[in-house]
Amino acid sequence: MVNLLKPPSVPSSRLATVTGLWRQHSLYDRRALKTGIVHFGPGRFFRGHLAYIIHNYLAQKDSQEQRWGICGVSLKSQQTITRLKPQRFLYTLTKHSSCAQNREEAQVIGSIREIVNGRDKCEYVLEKMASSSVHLVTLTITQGGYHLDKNFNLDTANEDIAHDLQNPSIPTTAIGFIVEALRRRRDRSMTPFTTLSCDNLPRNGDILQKAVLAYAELIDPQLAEYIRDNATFPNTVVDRIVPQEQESDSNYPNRLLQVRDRAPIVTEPFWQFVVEDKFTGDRPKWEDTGVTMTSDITPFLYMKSRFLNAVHSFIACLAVRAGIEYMHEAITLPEFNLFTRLLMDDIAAATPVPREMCEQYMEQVLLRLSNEALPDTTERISSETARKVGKYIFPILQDAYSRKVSMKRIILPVAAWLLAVREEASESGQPYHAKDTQSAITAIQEGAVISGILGLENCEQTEVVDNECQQALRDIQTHGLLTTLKNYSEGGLLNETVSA
Ligand SMILES: NC(=O)c1ccc[n+]([C@@H]2O[C@H](COP(=O)([O-])OP(=O)(O)OC[C@H]3O[C@@H](n4cnc5c(N)ncnc54)[C@H](O)[C@@H]3O)[C@@H](O)[C@H]2O)c1
Ligand SMILES: O=P(O)(O)OC[C@@H](O)[C@@H](O)[C@H](O)[C@H](O)CO
Repeated sequence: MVNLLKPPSVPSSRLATVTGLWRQHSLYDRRALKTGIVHFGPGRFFRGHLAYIIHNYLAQKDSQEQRWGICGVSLKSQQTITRLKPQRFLYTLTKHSSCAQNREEAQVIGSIREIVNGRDKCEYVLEKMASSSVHLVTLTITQGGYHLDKNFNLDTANEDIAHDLQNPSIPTTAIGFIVEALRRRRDRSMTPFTTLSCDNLPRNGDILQKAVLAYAELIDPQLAEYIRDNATFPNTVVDRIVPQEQESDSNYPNRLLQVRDRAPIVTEPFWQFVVEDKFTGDRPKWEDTGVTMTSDITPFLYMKSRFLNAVHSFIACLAVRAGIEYMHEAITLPEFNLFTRLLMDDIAAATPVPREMCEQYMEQVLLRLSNEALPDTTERISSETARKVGKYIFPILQDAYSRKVSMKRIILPVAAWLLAVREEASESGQPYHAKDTQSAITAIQEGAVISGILGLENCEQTEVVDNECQQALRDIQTHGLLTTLKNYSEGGLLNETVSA
């Protein structure tokens, strides 16, 4: 690892290649690496999280453990392959923090052996997954990649799933690949691999298992039974903020390592990986390198999905209405900061986790979100908000209702987002085009009531949620967003200094 606080600037003609730098400073012998993991969805989060964790693992372990190299599989886009292949799938990762003393630290990540296009190389991928060296199949394919309906069940009407059901031996979806590869392993009397979802879904392993079983059942009920009895899908909690690519990203490897990188990753120093310890076969000794292996992810999931993801969505909803481009800009505004702290208090009161567990976590999240060194766009966080209301916000509303916690502040950001989507603009008229499912956008623009958009029909809470939301909409329209934030913050933390 190279860590240079004030590196000399190097003329661009003298920048080295990432492969050249690796040759000089390699931490392990990549030629000796075996593929132990097949990963679907080699996007930014994967490269900033799992590939980084495995890289550090390989760097720390002896030759025995050099069997956890990764084969990435892309099903949707060729872009990552095009950019990484010329540099042999090596890339730089820069950790950047505005609060730590060592603000910038860059290293070259070597854990990815190859990334292939699963549609072009379907048979190659299936055989890789069925090979004896592979023990793990991991996923970061976004929620869309699971083809779920709003109750998190497999949407068998989805055209990609329908294609795979008709052609199970030449799949196009991750679910189709997993089932076909598990079938091959069963037919060859091999141990099934363990499948780890690393996507932000509530109990991601359970959701994946249910989808896999529903799909397998339609192809071959005996195969479904075999998978149910023999394969495992541990739940995970994953955390590290990896923003969308910024133009300035390549400056970091240029400046810190004097290399030119076509696909750099810039992220925060913090990372968390919590894994339910139920593997069918071999796995890396992850506990040696900071991964939390546990029998129950529940408390970790509560903290992460409520105090980070839901809060992220809440701030983004407010910020897009306020016309704010970056998350740190929003969270450091006094009105946003105070409101967010109070909102976190409400979430803590609604969440069945001891208060003391929440305190430190909440402070840490506020600090992470105010990291101006890591510009994370409100556009990224507010994309697919309709889905996120279902996965992050609705469970909080349900708990708030049953624990008699006021829903007022929890609903306000949703109302702000509805206004931005309905008017396709921020409060001051800047255009805002929601990146969301078209059906949700259409429903909002046609003035559907909030419970309809959130899919809360026939719930006990429907009426309360609708009334609170109507009130919040009126308040924002009458007083403007910032004044409403202040009004909704009255009576709480007023004597405290609001720190950015
Ligand atoms: N970026 C973060 O800060 C972060 C942090 C924690 C978790 N996550 C989770 O990681 C996942 C990926 O996010 P990202 O930031 O890497 O996004 P990304 O857009 O960089 O990567 C997404 C990857 O998924 C693939 N993909 C998209 N739709 C697919 C489909 N229908 N079928 C198969 N593959 C598909 C893309 O080709 C790409 O490889 C998301 O579920 C996200 O919730 C992201
Ligand atoms: O990944 P999503 O789209 O479900 O949620 C957006 C962000 O909250 C999320 O990506 C966080 O940055 C991440 O979960 C931090 O670990």
